[in-house]
Amino acid sequence: MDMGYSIICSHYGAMEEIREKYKYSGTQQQAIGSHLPQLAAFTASVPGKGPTPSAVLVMQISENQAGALSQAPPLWPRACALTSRQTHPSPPPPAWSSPPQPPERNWGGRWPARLVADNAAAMSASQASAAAAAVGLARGRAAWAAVSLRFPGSGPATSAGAAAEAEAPTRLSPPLQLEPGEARRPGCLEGGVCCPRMGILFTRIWRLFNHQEHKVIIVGLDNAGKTTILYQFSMNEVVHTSPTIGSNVEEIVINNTRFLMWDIGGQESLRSSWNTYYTNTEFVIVVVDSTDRERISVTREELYKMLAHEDLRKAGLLIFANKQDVKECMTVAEISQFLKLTSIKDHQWHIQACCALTGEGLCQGLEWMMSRLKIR
Ligand SMILES: Nc1nc2c(ncn2[C@@H]2O[C@H](COP(=O)(O)OP(=O)(O)OP(=O)(O)O)[C@@H](O)[C@H]2O)c(=O)[nH]1
Ligand SMILES: [Mg+2]
Repeated sequence: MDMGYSIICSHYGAMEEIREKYKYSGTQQQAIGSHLPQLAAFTASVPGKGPTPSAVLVMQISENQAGALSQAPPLWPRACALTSRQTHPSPPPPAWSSPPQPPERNWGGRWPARLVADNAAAMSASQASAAAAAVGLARGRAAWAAVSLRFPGSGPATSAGAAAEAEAPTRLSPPLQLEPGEARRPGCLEGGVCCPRMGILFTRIWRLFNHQEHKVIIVGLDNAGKTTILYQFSMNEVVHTSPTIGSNVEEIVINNTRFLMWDIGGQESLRSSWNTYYTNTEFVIVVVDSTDRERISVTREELYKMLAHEDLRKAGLLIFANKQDVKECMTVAEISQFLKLTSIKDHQWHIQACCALTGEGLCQGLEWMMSRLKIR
């Protein structure tokens, strides 16, 4: 059984905070999203896509976001949500209209453990310690690495987790209160309204009326600029990045067209798991570091391996020749030649010069994707 775990946060900064403050260095999937739909989409996409986490710690999310995640706990039997009573401060994207929010109590019972802070600031200050304490985790790298979420009646999730707990010198005292009756197994019904199946059905019907979402994966070697591009798309900002372990996901809405973009870590050890993201992908964005002449052949190898994959048979291919701001970088023509793009006959493709730091060229790439959707 896979003993992986995930940490899900409301936004990119939160994940960074967790990494830095708590030395979280999980090797398992991570998902980050700022808006309800992508969190919901993430939960829907997890089963059968890559390693299914056995433990999930959901942190720094608002009550609304937790509501959107309400179908997750039945899929993730070991989960703790840490939420605040305030809604998430960042505004939803313009074309996004919120689905009706379920009343708070309807979903609360689904979380095996849940903490509620009075406001986002309180949640932020004490988030990790509170959530960790609620599920019996200890502070420190070892404990994070061997994360073990405990519930009444269940032992530690892993033997490694048990060892970490036994050794743990400090158990964190929860500064937030666990809501009465929160430590429950998932799937319990409250007032007959929160049947997990109903939640899933609702989500499916809601999606049906809410336009299709196009799945995009962003791949490329490490340091190519994938995460920088993702957050230029979603926040119009340059974020401070660290190498991606696992993936980041954001929803981008352009003229009512919704793209769910998965930015996947490009380090060598992670490339073999790229294929776990391929199902239902409509566009592959390959980001090339135009300054990295030495590894363009590695990119070519990875590119052709991907294109040969059955799940990407119909996917369009957008290549970003990134870092065009750097002097003496490879030109689009050079990259095109190195990658032998003209030999690709079975996929629609487009190469676009760009600079993720300024955002130049990114819109043109998106326009190409939009144009492909129109002619389908
Ligand atoms: N000069 C320049 N630097 C860039 C550009 N885009 C990204 N970078 C820098 O390149 C470095 C790597 O960027 P990331 O976005 O983290 O790279 P990544 O592809 O996500 O890397 P992995 O997560 O390891 O796969 C960062 O220091 C970025 O600031 C660009 O257009 N020009
Ligand atoms: Mg990255």
